[in-house]
Amino acid sequence: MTVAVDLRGVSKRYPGGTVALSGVDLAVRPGEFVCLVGASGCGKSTLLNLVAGLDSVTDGSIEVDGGRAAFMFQEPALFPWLKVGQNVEVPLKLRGVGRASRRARARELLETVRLGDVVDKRPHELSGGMRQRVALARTLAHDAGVLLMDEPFAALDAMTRDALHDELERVWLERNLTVLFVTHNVSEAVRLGDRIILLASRPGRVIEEFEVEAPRPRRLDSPDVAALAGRVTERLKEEVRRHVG
Ligand SMILES: Nc1ncnc2c1ncn2[C@@H]1O[C@H](COP(=O)(O)OP(=O)(O)OP(=O)(O)O)[C@@H](O)[C@H]1O
Repeated sequence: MTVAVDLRGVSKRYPGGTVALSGVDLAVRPGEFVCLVGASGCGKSTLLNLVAGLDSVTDGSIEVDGGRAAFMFQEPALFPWLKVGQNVEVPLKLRGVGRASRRARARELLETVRLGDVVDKRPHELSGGMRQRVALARTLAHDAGVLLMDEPFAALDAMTRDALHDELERVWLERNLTVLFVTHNVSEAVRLGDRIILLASRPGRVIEEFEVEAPRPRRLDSPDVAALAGRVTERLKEEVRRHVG
């Protein structure tokens, strides 16, 4: 398969009649980092949920290389009564991995996100940024080649978010992952994405794509990033005005 995630003519109508997506075609290449941006309510989360298999399409088809994807949300959603290492072990336990290998693997994944020294702590002892890194390690424990991320850094302060961008970019490159990343933050999309997909609402559909050519690693405040973020934002505003007007 030369496509990691393949959406063809995907439409989603919710019971009650809202058409959240209409005729969405999107082919994500293996190893590609694709960011989805668009105004509130344009169907970004719906699209990720469909790719994750949490909900089913009304029309069209979705194929995911390897058959499944791992999901990471805005809230880390760690189990507070479990230690950090045990939280990362959860997906491994569900797959029936034995105790000793589970432990070793959880530690290795925590080391990947530079948290090898907090294996035995509880989530409440960590900062928000650290908790989100634990959530990333737990997502990696699913061993899926495709990562779906729904505004994973939206609740973090700017400096922590910056550090997490570096962290995610490193892990993505090291592990050759394919990422589909939803964000409201256009600069974040330009900082991280190989490609930005702009969605419009009512019904949600793809209206434009932007290739991000700036070399990595990018800085949020670099002129290249700011220039493209400006273009994407302009296009987004046009679309919002079209709806209001
Ligand atoms: N379970 C549901 N039942 C009915 N309508 C829904 C459901 N989930 C989402 N919708 C509607 O579908 C549309 C798309 O919602 P979705 O959450 O996918 O958008 P979004 O782009 O992720 O929004 P935001 O950026 O605000 O998170 C919205 O009009 C929303 O009200």
